[in-house]
Amino acid sequence: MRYISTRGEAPPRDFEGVLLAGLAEDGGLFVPETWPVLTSAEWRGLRGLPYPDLAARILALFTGGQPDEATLRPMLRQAYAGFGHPAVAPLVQLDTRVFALELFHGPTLAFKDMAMQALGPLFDHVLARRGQRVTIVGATSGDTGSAAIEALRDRATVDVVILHPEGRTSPVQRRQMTTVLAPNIANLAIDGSFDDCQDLVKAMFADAPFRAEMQLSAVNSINWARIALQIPYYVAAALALGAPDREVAFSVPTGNFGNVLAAWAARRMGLPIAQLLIGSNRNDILTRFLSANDMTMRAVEPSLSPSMDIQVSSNFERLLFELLGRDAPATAQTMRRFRAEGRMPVPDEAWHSAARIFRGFTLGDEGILAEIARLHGQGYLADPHTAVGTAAALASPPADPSIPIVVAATAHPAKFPEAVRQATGIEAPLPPRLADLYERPERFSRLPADLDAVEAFVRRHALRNAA
Ligand SMILES: Cc1ncc(COP(=O)(O)O)c(C=O)c1O
Ligand SMILES: N[C@@H](CCOP(=O)(O)O)C(=O)O
Repeated sequence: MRYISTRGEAPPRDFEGVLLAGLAEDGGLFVPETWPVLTSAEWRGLRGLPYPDLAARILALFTGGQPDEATLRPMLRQAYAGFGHPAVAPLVQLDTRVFALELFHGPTLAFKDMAMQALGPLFDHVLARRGQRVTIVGATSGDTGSAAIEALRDRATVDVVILHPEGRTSPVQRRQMTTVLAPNIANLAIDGSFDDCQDLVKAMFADAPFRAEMQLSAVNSINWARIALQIPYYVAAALALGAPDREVAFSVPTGNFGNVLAAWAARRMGLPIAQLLIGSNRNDILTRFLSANDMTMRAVEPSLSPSMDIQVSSNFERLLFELLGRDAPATAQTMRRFRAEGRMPVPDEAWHSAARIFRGFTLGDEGILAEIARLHGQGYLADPHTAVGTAAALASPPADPSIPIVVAATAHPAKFPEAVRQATGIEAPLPPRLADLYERPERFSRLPADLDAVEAFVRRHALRNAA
C-alpha cells in the first residue's frame, strides 16, 4: 500500500512513512494510491467481530503488512481495553430511525480517543524499531490536544507540543491538557483562533530545515493514520444496522472534516452509505459550500460547540482531490487560490458530485441549546457538538424512510458543562477519575501567533527532553 500527496510533488510513502511524516512536504495530504474495496461477502465476514479486532482488520487494509494484522490486533485490544463501555463505541437508539454512535467512552471523553489511543502504541512500535524519536506538533480546538496528550504522555519516543487558541476551549478541555505535567508534554496557548494554531503547525511543516531538525510528526487528522483509525467505527455501526444488506446514513458534527472524511472513506471502500450529513455551528463554510458552492473563508467565531470553531477544514483537501478526479496539480492550484484569495473555486461538476453525497446543515447557539433540551426531554443527554449532529439528522433525513441515520456522538456532555446546564439546568458530572480536575495544577505557556516564537519554543522543549 502506497500513499501519494494530494498535491502530487512529495515522494510517495508506505504506511509507516506516512505515519511519521504527517503532512506531505509539498503541503498536501497523503491519501492511498488505490482504495481497498470490499465485496458484500467480505463486509458480512466482519459481522460479530469485537471492536478492536474489527479495527485491526480494517487498519491492516491500509498498512500493507507493515505492521500486519497479527501485530495490530493485540495492540488495538490493549488500546481499547480501558474504554468505559464494553462495546467501545456503542449504538444508542434515540428514536425509530436515529441512533447515536457514542464515540466518547475513551479516557478524554471525545471521539479523538478512538484513534489516538491506538496511535500512541503505533508510534512506539514504529519508532522503537527504527531507533528514532520525533517531535509531535499539534493544533487543537480542545479535544485532539487532550486525547493526544493522554495517549502520548511519558512515552520515550515522542515529545509533544500542543497549540490551543487561548480562551476558546471549554475549561474542562483546557485543564485536561494543561494539568498533564509529564516532561515530554508542553502546551501553548496561542493568541488567536484554532485556524491560527493549525496554520502555525502547517507552517512548521513547511519550514524544511526546522522540520528535519525536529523530526516533526503530526497527530491531527492531516495524518492519514488518524483517518484510517476512524473508519472502523463507521463500519461497526453500519454492520450492526444491517449493512451491507441495508443502506445507512451518517450525520457528523464537523469542523476539520476528518471524521466525516473517514465515513466517506468507508463509503469509498464499498460500505453502502446513502448519505453523509455534515453538521456545522455558526462557522458554516461547509454548509455554504454544499448549498451554493460558496467556499468563502470568514473569521472564526466562538460558539457553544468550540471544537467545531473552524473555517479551514484541512481534510476537505482530501475530498477535493477525489472530486477533481485525483488531479494533483488542479488540487494544489485550488488550495493555493483558497489561501491567497480566501475563496475556493470548485468546478460545478465537482460541486454537484459532492452535493449528491453530502448535505450541509448549520445550527447556531440558540438552536444548539434547544436541541440539547429536546434530547434531554427524551431522556438523552448530549453535548453541544452531538446536538448539531442530531439536529442535522432531523432536518435533512434521506428520503427513503427505511434508511437509519447514525449520528456521531463526538463528546461526553461533561466536557461542556456550561452549555449543558444552560440547556437543561442539570450538571453533567465528570467521571470519578477526573473529579479533581479543577484542583490539579496547570502548566502552559502563552505566545502570539508568531512562527518564530513558536518554533523557538518547540526547539527548547525538544532539546530539553533530549538532554
Ligand atoms: C467534539 C467534537 N465534535 C466534532 C468535531 C469535528 O470533527 P472534525 O474536525 O473531524 O470535523 C470535533 C473536532 O474535531 C470535536 O472535538
Ligand atoms: N476539533 C479538533 C480540531 C482538530 O481536529 P483534528 O481532527 O484535525 O485533529 C480538536 O478538538 O482539536
